[in-house]
Amino acid sequence: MVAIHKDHKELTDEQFAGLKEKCLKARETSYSPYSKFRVGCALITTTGETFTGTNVENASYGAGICAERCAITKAVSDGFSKFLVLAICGDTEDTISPCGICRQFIREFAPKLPIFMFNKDGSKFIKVYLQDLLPLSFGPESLGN
Ligand SMILES: O=c1ccn([C@H]2C[C@H](O)[C@@H](CO)O2)c(=O)[nH]1
Ligand SMILES: [Zn+2]
Repeated sequence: MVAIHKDHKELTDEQFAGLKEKCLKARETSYSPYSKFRVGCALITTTGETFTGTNVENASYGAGICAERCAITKAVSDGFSKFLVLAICGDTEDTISPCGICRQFIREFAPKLPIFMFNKDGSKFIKVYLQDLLPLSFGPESLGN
């Protein structure tokens, strides 16, 4: 079973509250006319910057991008690729977890990242570490060069 945590020891109470607020807010600009499933993401870099993202779908369904990859791509393209924590929220009573592609995408930059998963109004959350979501993962070191 995956280890599920209920603490936010990596963050101060203030940082945690800010992360949650930004994650829920990021969901408001979701472009999801096909699934009608809005997702928000917020991440904090090791230098203290926050980036947000949301899911952006496409009439060619497979071309859509998840909220997590949206946020990470924004951060990396602005020169920030070291992450402290990442948070996601869906539009559901229960928490949601990153899809397989996003797990791999996160792994590239932060193989041990704590991931906070909020429910729709932020009243519930769990924290899971990336290495538990993606054990025996493949990463840059695996290429051996
Ligand atoms: O963790 C997740 C799971 C799903 N989605 C998006 C993809 C698609 O736009 C919609 C339904 O799967 O939600 C995310 O952004 N992140
Ligand atoms: Zn995804």
